[in-house]
Order: sequence, then C-alpha cells, then structure tokens
Amino acid sequence: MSKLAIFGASGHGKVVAEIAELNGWSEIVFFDDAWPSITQLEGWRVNGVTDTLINSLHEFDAFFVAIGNNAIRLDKHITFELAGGKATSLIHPSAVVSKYSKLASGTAVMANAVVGAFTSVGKAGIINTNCTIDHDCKLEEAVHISPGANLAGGVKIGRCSWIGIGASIIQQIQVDCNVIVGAGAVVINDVMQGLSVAGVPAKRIHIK
Ligand SMILES: CC(=O)SCCNC(=O)CCNC(=O)[C@H](O)C(C)(C)COP(=O)(O)OP(=O)(O)OC[C@H]1O[C@@H](n2cnc3c(N)ncnc32)[C@H](O)[C@@H]1OP(=O)(O)O
Repeated sequence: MSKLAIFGASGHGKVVAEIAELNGWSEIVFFDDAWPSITQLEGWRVNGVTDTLINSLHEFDAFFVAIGNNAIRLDKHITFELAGGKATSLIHPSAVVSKYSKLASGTAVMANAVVGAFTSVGKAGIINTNCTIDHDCKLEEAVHISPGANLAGGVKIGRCSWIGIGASIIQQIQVDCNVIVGAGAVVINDVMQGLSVAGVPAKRIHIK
C-alpha cells in the first residue's frame, strides 16, 4: 500500500487519515472543494478540488471520501468510482470486525467499534467510535452509526440514515432511508423513510 487520496479535509478527515496511517498507507493527500482556501490539514497537504482528484485518480492506489454528510459522501464516492478510482475501506486496529461480516468499499470503522457476525455494511458507511452493531444487521449505503450507538441483532438501516451518538435500537427493528435518530434515543418501533425521531422511547420530532 502506498498512496491514498482522501476527499474531505475536515475533523472526520483527520480521524480517517490517522486510521489510514495505522493501516499502512505511507502517503496521504487530501482534496476538498474548499481548496485553495484550505491547503493544509494538520500535517497533511490539501491538493485540490473534486475535479483535481478526478484527473489525478490514476496517481493513487485508492481513494476514500471523508465527508460527514451521508448523501454528499455517497455522491462523491460514486463520482470517483465512476471516474475509475479504486475505493478502499479503513478499519482502526482496535475495532472488532467479525470474519463473517461484510463491509462494502469506502467504509470507515473507528476505534473500538464492533461489527458482529453476518452483519453487512453498505458502501461509504461510517461505523464510528465505540459503537456496536450486533449479529445479522443490514446497513445499506452511506449509513452513519455515531459514537457509542448500539444496534441489537437483526436491525436494518436504510440508505443515508444517521443514528445519533449514544442511541440504542432494539432487535429486528427496521429504520428506513434518510432517517435521523437523535442522540441518546431508544428506538423500539420501525421508523419510516425521511423521519427524524428522538427520545426514550423514540418518537417523531420536527426539526427546523
Ligand atoms: C464524531 C462525531 O462528532 S459524530 C456526530 C455525533 N453527533 C450526533 O450524533 C448528533 C445527533 N444530533 C441530534 O441529536 C440533533 O439534536 C438532531 C439532529 C436530532 C436534531 O437537531 P436539530 O435539527 O438542530 O433540531 P432541533 O434542535 O431544532 O430539535 C427539534 C426538536 O427535537 C428535540 N430534540 C432534538 N434532538 C433531540 C434528542 N437527541 N433527544 C430528544 N429530543 C431532541 C428538540 O428539543 C426540539 O424539540 P421542540 O420542538 O419541542 O423544541
């Protein structure tokens, strides 16, 4: 492994870059549409915008999109794939990922996260710090499980849904696409597409 392009020069990008270093990537270069306002992220250089990366994908062994917004992350991931880039996943060495689980490309698994047996994670997912996803869960594309959230067995999470920090979801629940589950929520019922829920037990909230 040698040269990795990371799109998204943010706090999330920094965490991802450290995991990449721990995974043995020797050269990491950032890209971000805020360039040239941003040319440096901590010790890493930021080299250009989306088109710059598209035109230089052949110089990299892989790319990774480090954007927190689920829909934008998926869109950029697909853009770079269609342009011929090779996506990689990045797994922190302290994470426990079952050998019977499946992670699609472009997923970050942060420190101390647990991915259980026979669980699948779609492309461009974020499995954040110290969260647990138990057995037989199915996460579609671009899902974000925030730090400290816990999913029991057999939970399904739809495309681009965001499970907030410290939320819990009981077994066999289905959370549809584009859902937001608020911080600390306890989800005991299925959640329909596009809704936001929060509280214990989780109920619909109306966000401004
Ligand atoms: C490494 C990282 O940093 S990863 C990121 C981790 N961060 C998170 O997980 C954050 C999760 N975000 C939240 O929980 C947010 O509160 C959201 C996204 C659910 C809502 O945020 P906003 O869009 O700003 O909504 P807003 O603050 O207007 O709240 C709307 C209503 O829902 C309530 N509400 C919002 N969040 C919650 C919550 N977590 N639990 C209970 N009630 C909540 C508000 O009190 C408000 O109620 P009201 O209408 O009676 O006044």
